[in-house]
Formats: sequence, structure tokens, C-alpha cells
Amino acid sequence: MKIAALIVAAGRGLRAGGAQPKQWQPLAGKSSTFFALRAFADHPDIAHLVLVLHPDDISADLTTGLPKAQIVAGGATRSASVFAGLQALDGRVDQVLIHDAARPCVSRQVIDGVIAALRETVAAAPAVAVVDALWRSAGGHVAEAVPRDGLFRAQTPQGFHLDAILAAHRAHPDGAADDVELARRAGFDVAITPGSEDNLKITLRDDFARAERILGARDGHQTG
Ligand SMILES: Nc1ccn([C@@H]2O[C@H](COP(=O)(O)OP(=O)(O)OP(=O)(O)O)[C@@H](O)[C@H]2O)c(=O)n1
Ligand SMILES: C[C@](O)(CO)[C@H](O)COP(=O)(O)O
Repeated sequence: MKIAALIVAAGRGLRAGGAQPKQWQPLAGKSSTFFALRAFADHPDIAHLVLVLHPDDISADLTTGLPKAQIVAGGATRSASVFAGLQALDGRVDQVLIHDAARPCVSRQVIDGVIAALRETVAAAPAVAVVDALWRSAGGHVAEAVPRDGLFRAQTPQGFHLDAILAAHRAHPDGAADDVELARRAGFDVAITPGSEDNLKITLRDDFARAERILGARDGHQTG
């Protein structure tokens, strides 16, 4: 089985704000994209890496020192960016792990969980069970409690047999919030694998500090 990682980094990061898109802003001395790429580049089971970039950000320097990596231009939506990367992989690998460049703290354990599940099933993705009580609000007040049973928070990398996820994208060119949703629309069953609280997506301003704390604690453990 040949496995590729497809890292999407072509968004503009409007919710996080800042002088440049969130995936290029300084994070623990590097960038979120650097840490996301490193997690897969260092993984012995990953044979190929595709980094999907906004056309304004394309620079060959980004993959210097990463012989397995290839750069592809992204699209106007996350789904369009993923589809561009998938097309570049067509016929080259059997399975693909699709990951947000905005999730810099993904661990080897989370990646391994998805890879292991793909030996048994066509699609698998990490998630974390919702443990907090959930409320629906109305005008700033609690309108009702929402049952949390069976609810999960979706994460990446979302893993697929390449033929299946390519077929799902071709059948649903309108896209979806993520690839699990597209795969399900195309009729594929998706297994849930263990996610991690640390595998946050940098979405808002405060997420940078949280990601730096997680990366700092991890590097401290690795060198100490
Ligand atoms: N056209 C797009 C939109 C998103 N992404 C990528 O998809 C991941 C998750 O998307 P999200 O967090 O929504 O990123 P943005 O679209 O950049 O954020 P925002 O919605 O706040 O603008 C990010 O790594 C982002 O770079 C992408 O490659 N191409
Ligand atoms: C793919 C994803 O990261 C799963 O949590 C998510 O769908 C990305 O986009 P969002 O706009 O923040 O929901």
C-alpha cells in the first residue's frame, strides 16, 4: 500500500486575522504549515506529500529538504483545494491522508490510528467525543439543552482509499465542509478513530498561544 499525505494550506485565514494567512504566521519560531508538513514528512509510512497552496503563496523554497513533496495550486474553497491535490495524486498512491495545514500539533498516534483503520475500511477519520453539556441559545439565553450522546468533534487527517475519495469529489463538485461529509454523500462508510484534544485547528486568534504551548511541551519532552 502506498500512502500519500495531502496538506491543504490555500485558505486565507479570515477568522484568525493578522497580517498574513494563519498558516504562515509565526508559530514556535516556524509556522503551522511547517509543523503539519513535518509530522507527515517524518512518518515512515508516508511515501509522497502534496502541499496545496494559494497561487499567491507558491514558492519552491517551501519544499526544500523534503524530497517526497510536491506543490499544487489550490482553489477558492477547501474542497476545491483538496480536489486539486487529489488529481495530482491520481494513479500514484493507493491511500491518502488529507490534513489541514492549520492543525500543527497532530501526533504520530493520531496519524497511526487512521492508517491502521484504512487497512480494514475505505475511509477513516479522527474525532473527539463531546463531553461538555450542549445548549441551544436564543437571544443570549439558554433555550434548550441538546443531547450530546454520540456527538463528536471532527479532526484531520481524514484518510481514504484514493479511488473512493476521488470518485466522491467527482460526484459532488459543489463540495462540503470536509472530505468525510463528501465521502458519506457518495455512500462510503467512515470509521471514527481516536482524535486528540491537542490536535486543534488554528481558527481564531487565541489558538496560536494554545498551539505554541502544546508544541513547546512536546519538544521539551523530546529533547529532555
Ligand atoms: N480555499 C481553501 C480554504 C481552506 N483551505 C485550507 O483548509 C484548512 C482548514 O480550513 P479553515 O480553517 O476554514 O481555513 P481558512 O479557510 O483559511 O479560514 P477562514 O475560514 O477563517 O478564512 C486550512 O489549512 C486552509 O488553509 C484551503 O486549502 N483552501
Ligand atoms: C476539515 C475540518 O478541519 C474538520 O474539523 C473542518 O471542517 C475545517 O473547516 P471549518 O470551516 O473550520 O469547519
